[in-house]
Amino acid sequence: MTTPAAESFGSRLRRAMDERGPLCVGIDPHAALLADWGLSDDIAGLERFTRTVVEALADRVAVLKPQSAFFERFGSRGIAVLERAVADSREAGALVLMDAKRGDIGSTMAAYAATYLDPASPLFSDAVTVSPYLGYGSLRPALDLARESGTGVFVLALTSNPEGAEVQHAVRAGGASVAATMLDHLRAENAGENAAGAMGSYGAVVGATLGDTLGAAGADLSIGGPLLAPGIGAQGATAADLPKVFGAAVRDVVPNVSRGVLRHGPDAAALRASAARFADEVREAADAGGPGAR
Ligand SMILES: O=C(O)c1cc(=O)[nH]c(=O)n1[C@@H]1O[C@H](COP(=O)(O)O)[C@@H](O)[C@H]1O
Repeated sequence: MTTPAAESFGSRLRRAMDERGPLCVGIDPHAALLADWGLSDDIAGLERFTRTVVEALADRVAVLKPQSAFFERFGSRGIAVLERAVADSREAGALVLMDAKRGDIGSTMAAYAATYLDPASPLFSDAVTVSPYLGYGSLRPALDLARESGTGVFVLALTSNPEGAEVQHAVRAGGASVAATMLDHLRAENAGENAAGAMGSYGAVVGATLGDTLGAAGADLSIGGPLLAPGIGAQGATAADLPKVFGAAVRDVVPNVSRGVLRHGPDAAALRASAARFADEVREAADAGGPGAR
């Protein structure tokens, strides 16, 4: 990849949030959902489920987040369905955040980065989720390729599951928690784009389920980039929790709902109505966060 992108992911995301409402809907074809939709747990069921979600939502939600594992479990034919979903969603105007949660030593990370963030790849997406367990610096190839290709990277910081605290709240020599350290790295990464007046392209994943436990991690959420907030719906959080969890950063939050929307399928109108309800609730919650929060 040699041609620099015309526009950064952060500014494309901000526009999509403003125009379509700040909602990310997950494409998570759980076996149980396929069954609920009357579909078989095979490649035909996967394809029908995925096509239904993309056709119902890609022309209206800001972000679609396919969860790669649900496609990988069907092997190469599952990946082919994923490729098609990415291309069709982008074509219809949704930004695609590939939920792959990759993380490896830098030289291997470069291959993961090429898979999702190089425009020449069949899985080219607008952004990807990554895990910093091998150290933030190991993510450098993805961070650099994102800058070059106008894509984004979301780093797991404070995940929505209760087990995450064992690692993420751990305190480093010097006193900062691991999560706070990741947020500090992201703030530095976004500084250039922020100085140019744009939201940064480097996001953090911070669960909407965390209630007031964020204080325990000493987390400063003002990273100048987006905050992906999974946990609304099936994991028990609601849009009304967002101002409490995120404070002034609520305007940079992109809440994710997967099963909470998907359970309304396969009827396309019901999927759309559910996504619209969540988008309204989230917008109201963000507005309640007060002005100047950006
Ligand atoms: O990175 C993620 O998307 C993610 C991070 C996290 O901390 N918690 C979390 O639930 N997720 C993903 O967000 C989605 C949540 O799905 P629902 O619980 O069905 O809304 C799943 O695809 C998870 O893999």
